[in-house]
Amino acid sequence: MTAVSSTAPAPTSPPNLLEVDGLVVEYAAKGWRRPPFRALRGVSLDIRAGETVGLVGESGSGKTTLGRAVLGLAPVTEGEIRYAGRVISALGGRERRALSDEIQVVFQDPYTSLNPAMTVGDILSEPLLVSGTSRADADARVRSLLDDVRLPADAAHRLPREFSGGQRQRVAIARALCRDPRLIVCDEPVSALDLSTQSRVLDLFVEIQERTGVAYLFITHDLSVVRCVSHRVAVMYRGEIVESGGAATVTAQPQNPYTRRLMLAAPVPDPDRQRERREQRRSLATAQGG
Ligand SMILES: Nc1ncnc2c1ncn2[C@@H]1O[C@H](COP(=O)(O)OP(=O)(O)OP(=O)(O)O)[C@@H](O)[C@H]1O
Repeated sequence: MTAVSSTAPAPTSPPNLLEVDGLVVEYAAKGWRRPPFRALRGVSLDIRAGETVGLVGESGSGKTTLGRAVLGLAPVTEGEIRYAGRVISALGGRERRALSDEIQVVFQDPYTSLNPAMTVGDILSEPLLVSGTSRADADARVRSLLDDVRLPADAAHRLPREFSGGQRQRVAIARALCRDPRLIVCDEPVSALDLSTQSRVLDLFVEIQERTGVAYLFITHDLSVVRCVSHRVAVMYRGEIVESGGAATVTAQPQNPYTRRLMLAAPVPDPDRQRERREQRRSLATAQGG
């Protein structure tokens, strides 16, 4: 197992915002006397303030489970999660909810993550009003959030179903930004979008980070996406991080055989190169006996 951390951070490196240390998550198995299923097997990872760590791996490798554990939504069996130096993996309901200002989430599916019965203005102002912001200040904040995600001011009066998928994801991002979080868990946030919309939404994530200094745990199965947004990348395989490092290094010179297979599995537009990669994939699988 490899921890996603540099052994000797440069003196100018910002401090770690999130530290995941030896995390084990087990899910209860269905069926009498069956042992629990271990979805995470001692995962360690850190994210600095303002940084994007991309989490890649095939379906079922444990990416979402790790994101859910950071959000306090998955059962932590062993290990620890620290946020800004404070252990958060053992926090109870109210204390944990108080952290939702600081740690937010953007899910894959903008169609189901927004309340279909509420206008975009209400979706964005609700968390502000709940925390005591005045109506006038909340309305001003909604206008500024819509501007931040490049949506027109009149979007506030419309329902989510009146928007395209990309626009809805912009609303979901604005919702996540409402209370100025320092960390956003992005779980496959562009997978449901077509390619050109994907790249515009990815640009928006980067632009927001440059402006606000928010950090992202960016979960995706798509290597081109992870390359495009991440500073560092961690590769998950069967509940463990098998490789990690700078995004350019891990994606260009993967060291772990599983990472190499994952890279070769990504389609490329050139048919000759695609054929070549298919051959490389086959010989790697034969060499690994699978
Ligand atoms: N609530 C649950 N109860 C039992 N098992 C679960 C639960 N959630 C996830 N798992 C199992 O844990 C493993 C990891 O799932 P997880 O969703 O974290 O993987 P993933 O890498 O995010 O996959 P995908 O890319 O398909 O979303 C899988 O084998 C999954 O079946």
